[in-house]
Amino acid sequence: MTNALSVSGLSVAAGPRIIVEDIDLTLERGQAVGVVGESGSGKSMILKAIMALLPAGVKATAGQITLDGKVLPHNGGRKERGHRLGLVLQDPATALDPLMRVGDQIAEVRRHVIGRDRVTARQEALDLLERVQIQAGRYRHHPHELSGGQRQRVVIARALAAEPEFLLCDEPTTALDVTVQAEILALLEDLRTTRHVGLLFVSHDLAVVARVSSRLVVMRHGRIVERGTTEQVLTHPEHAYTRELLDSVVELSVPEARA
Ligand SMILES: Nc1ncnc2c1ncn2[C@@H]1O[C@H](COP(=O)(O)OP(=O)(O)OP(=O)(O)O)[C@@H](O)[C@H]1O
Repeated sequence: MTNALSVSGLSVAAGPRIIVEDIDLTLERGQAVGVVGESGSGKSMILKAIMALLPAGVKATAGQITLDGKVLPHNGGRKERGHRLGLVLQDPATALDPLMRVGDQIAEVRRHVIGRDRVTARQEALDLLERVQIQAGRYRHHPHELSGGQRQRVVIARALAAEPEFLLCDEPTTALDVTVQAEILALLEDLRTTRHVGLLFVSHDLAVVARVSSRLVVMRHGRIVERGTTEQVLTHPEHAYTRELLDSVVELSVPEARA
């Protein structure tokens, strides 16, 4: 069977209000799928539903989430999700424990999730820091001593410490400046190609999503309005909303082109 994370017919609601409706998505290992759409279109809720991390009062009301064909329960389900799914969020400052050394935050995952002893976990945390291009000397630093880009690298290293097969990224570069953004995208791309990690990449920024994804899903008001290969969607958008998104990217690049 294909190693895949699938969402079918997923709907999410807050009381009577439907937030996300009838979502179908499949992500295979080594593949990157981008989910794009304006703020409030329901992108984050899909990731939260997959991770069983929906906020209080918000529930999955229909549909299934499966991993290699096995249904994951909408609530709880830590065991079934295991450490196969990792999550990287927009703000690395809040994702990390401010009081703990960054290296220890990674080592802790190696110990508790993978079951390594203290010494091995520490060494492997150093290896993971190196993998995301953070110097070993930073192991003992606290999050506030690092730049935003370095913190996001630490967040990614910590997610990788659990050896996930699929990494769900919610606006992972939005809080970063453009150069650092490019570095983080390159790192994610490297994980996909060398480690075969499947990436579900959510952003309101079509240009960013298109850079890392081979397939795109466009969302509006909680529904998927368009999907296809990145090339298809960029060159032959079918939905008026997708064309609007594309126009805004083109408009942004016009001053540069004229300069
Ligand atoms: N805790 C909550 N309770 C009820 N509704 C919520 C809650 N959190 C978010 N929503 C609503 O769910 C909808 C989808 O939000 P979601 O965060 O998934 O959008 P998004 O596309 O990820 O946007 P953004 O890019 O701003 O994060 C929004 O209309 C939002 O108001």
